[in-house]
Amino acid sequence: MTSLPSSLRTRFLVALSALLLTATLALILIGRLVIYPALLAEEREQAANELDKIERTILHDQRALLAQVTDWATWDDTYAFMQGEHAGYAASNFSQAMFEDMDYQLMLFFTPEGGIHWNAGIDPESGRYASCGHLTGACEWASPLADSVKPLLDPQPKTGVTHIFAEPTPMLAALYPILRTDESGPSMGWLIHVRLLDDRWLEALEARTGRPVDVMPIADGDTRQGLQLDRSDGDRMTISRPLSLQGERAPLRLQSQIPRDSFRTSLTTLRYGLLWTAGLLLVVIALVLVLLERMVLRPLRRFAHFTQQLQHDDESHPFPVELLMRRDEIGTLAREFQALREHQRQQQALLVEISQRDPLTGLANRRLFDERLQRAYDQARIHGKPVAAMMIDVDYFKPYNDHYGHQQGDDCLNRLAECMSQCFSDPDVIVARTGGEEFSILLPGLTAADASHHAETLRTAVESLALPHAAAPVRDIVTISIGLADSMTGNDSPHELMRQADMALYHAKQAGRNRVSKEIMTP
Ligand SMILES: Nc1nc2c(ncn2[C@@H]2O[C@H](COP(=O)(O)OP(=O)(O)OP(=O)(O)O)[C@@H](O)[C@H]2O)c(=O)[nH]1
Repeated sequence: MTSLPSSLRTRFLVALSALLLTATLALILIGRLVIYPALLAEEREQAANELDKIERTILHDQRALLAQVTDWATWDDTYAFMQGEHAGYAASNFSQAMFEDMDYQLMLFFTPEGGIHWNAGIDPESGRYASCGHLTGACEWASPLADSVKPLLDPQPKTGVTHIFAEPTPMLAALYPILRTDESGPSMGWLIHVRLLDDRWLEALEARTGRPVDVMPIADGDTRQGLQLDRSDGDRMTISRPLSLQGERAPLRLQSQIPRDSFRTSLTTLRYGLLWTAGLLLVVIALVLVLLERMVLRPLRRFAHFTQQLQHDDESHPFPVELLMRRDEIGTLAREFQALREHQRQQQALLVEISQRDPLTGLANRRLFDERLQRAYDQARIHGKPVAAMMIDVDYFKPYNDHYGHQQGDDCLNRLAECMSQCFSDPDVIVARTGGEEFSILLPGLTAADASHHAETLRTAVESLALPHAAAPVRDIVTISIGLADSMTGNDSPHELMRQADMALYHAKQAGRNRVSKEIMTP
């Protein structure tokens, strides 16, 4: 019997399990090394796109502010105001409501020399509106803002400028030289609009972009470049990068947050995909094992069991029909095996036949005769029946050989064997060639008295053959001498019976040959 660890079933199980493990590991590695990094990269790209979108909105805001400051700065009334000719300009054009509506924090009118001509705006601290020709008193709050934006003033202004400032507070400024409406000069100075990037502005930006936005000054020690992603919160990702508009880098950091839904969904899909694939592999492998068991292993075990039965049990055990009927390789193997077995059986039968037959005459040989004699004795002992035996010797056979040659001697022996077989056609009677020119006949169930008639018949039958024997001293034909003996109950031995028959034969020879002599055994 095949031991369990080395059985095909175990080996297939181990091999397929190893395959499953390898495939699962490969899937995990593909997920970790290829798909997961790709998802992170996709998320990074999404973050960059979001910040680009916010920057575009700020840029749009910046351009709008520049357009507005351009309108104001190229208005004849403003020009006249800067020339000191429009006394009611400030009172009629500036008001808290106007600043709130336009979302301006401050308007600064600079003279061509860079001095303050007028300023108006809403103090972010107090929320109070002020409009003055100086930066003191009610307008003092605007002084730091004016200092910050002053570097924008160009000695020879031609076009508008926008800029984002971090100090003293994050703000957007747009500047345009003050010209007549037809933009003829000379310039009467500069007009600057300031819009604070405060909470209100951030809220408006959030409403437009759909994302929470923060704009903060870059701290001194903050050297972080490019896009920064903070994934510490599983649900949302904080994204930031230095704010840059039209290639100009502002000292501000733009920060926002985006949900990680897409990433998490992809990750969950990936995990499910891996699980399903591994599960599917498991099912496939289980199915392969089941099919293997049904199609290959079970029939092979049946085959092996059958061959073991042949060895230990029963040679005549029938071959399993279901194996012979199969149309696959196992069926071919079974049929080949069956054919081989049949051939072997025939060879064996032939060997048995050869081992029990006399090659010259085809009669039973001594081995078969002895075997049958012993069996007849056993039966006789059981049933209390007699057994008779004849010993037959060809008379003067040496002279026959010498005269006619060995080959003709063989032919003569064959003719005699044929004659004996014809005389004793009963299947219970065994006619054997037990020596060179010596034959023995076993007659179960007969006494020597009963058998003497058969012996006599045989002797005359041989005589009737009239085989010429020119070298015989008495008759010129081949004759035989027969010694006859019996055992009445089979209580003596087969050897003794044959010894008696041999003695009877001796007597027949002594008495002149061509006769039957009978030796009766004493029970
Ligand atoms: N042709 C042939 N001769 C055989 C065979 N076996 C034995 N013989 C011969 O049979 C002869 C037997 O002779 P013997 O037993 O001496 O006696 P016999 O000449 O038959 O004389 P008696 O038996 O006394 O009548 C021998 O010459 C053997 O060579 C055989 O298979 N073929």
